[in-house]
Amino acid sequence: MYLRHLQVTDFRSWEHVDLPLAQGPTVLVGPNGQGKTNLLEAIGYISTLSSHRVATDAPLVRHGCDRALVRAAVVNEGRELTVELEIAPGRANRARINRGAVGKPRDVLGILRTVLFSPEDLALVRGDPSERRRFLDDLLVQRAPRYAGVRSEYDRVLRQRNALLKSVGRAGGRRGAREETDPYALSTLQVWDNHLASAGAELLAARLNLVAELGPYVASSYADVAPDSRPARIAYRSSLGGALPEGWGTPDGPEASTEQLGEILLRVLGEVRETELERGVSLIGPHRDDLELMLGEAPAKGYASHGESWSFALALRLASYRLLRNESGGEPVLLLDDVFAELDSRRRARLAEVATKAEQVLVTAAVDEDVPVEFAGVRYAVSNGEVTRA
Ligand SMILES: Nc1ncnc2c1ncn2[C@@H]1O[C@H](COP(=O)(O)OP(=O)(O)OP(=O)(O)O)[C@@H](O)[C@H]1O
Repeated sequence: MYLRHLQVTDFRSWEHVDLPLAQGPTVLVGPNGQGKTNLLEAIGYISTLSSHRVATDAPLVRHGCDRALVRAAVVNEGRELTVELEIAPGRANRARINRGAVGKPRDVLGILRTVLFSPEDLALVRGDPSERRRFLDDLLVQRAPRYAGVRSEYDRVLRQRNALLKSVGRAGGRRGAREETDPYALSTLQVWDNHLASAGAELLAARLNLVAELGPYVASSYADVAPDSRPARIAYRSSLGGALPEGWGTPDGPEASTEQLGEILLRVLGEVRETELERGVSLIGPHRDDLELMLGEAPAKGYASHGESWSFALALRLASYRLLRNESGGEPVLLLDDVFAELDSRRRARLAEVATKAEQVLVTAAVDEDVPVEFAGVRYAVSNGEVTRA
């Protein structure tokens, strides 16, 4: 798959850009702060409906404007689709496909697959578990857009259940609350337990099976970018701990079952009920889990050097790219945002080797010298609010 054309209006620093694109490498070069990343962010947004830099939409709209527009023409196996997204904070965002009827943004998920690697990805290794959960969930959505719905349903149920736990805890004076807790509130809590177990099981099964599939790709991608380092491994750390059957989430283990996970979640929710009532918060479920990144026998977080952390972050993105490329749905577009300056010459060469073989790769850099020579392709200069063919 590739992006044949990108148009953005009032997105970040850009008033308007019209950018024809082609298969193979495209390099965007320009001084700091000229809007290169903003263009990759727009592409990432139309692919995932989220930004790799901010959690809300407001910063994406150009100062002084009330909406931004991103339009992309995507070619997949000879068929072209035009995707259009209107980002209007405070109102509902809107989408159109092939200039048809206005629909929901979620309709565009799955049309453009991307894998973006950027300096922010260091947080995948060094940041909070929420960064790694998001990494897994974003990859799930790229593979199967319906997981966007599963994820938001889980978040909705979790919010409602937490609100209930908080109010029930308060009503019972929090500590040792159970006997004094209103039986009606307890039966309502049971209903939310069922919802949490059902949405949670679906998300958890998908994450476990994804980690099982992704693991070998991460190990080989890490070995590719850092051949002299200790081997890298990933493992899913569930808040359900030993309640999970042996081998789930591992490459050679059995596939995780949603049905069985629903039963396990319900059982463990029963076991932690008292503590949850005391603390007023949901203590188990996918929202408390982590993706453990191991280098040799030590966790990468807290132990890996700066270079090793970078290699691990890069390995996670390359692994995602390879996983998506090897299944149906179209090879993803690779977006490399200002990453070569951070890599030593060997890792640059390794990344260049993979990236130049991609169906389409867009690279940004502040200066030409940061871009490996292998990226001989289309070059654009980005400066003073304009993108010009270099
Ligand atoms: N909502 C917005 N409205 C107007 N300008 C914005 C908005 N958001 C960001 N900017 C501007 O965009 C510029 C940053 O653009 P971007 O991050 O794409 O730069 P870059 O070319 O990738 O730079 P670098 O090489 O430093 O990474 C900054 O000048 C910032 O002030």
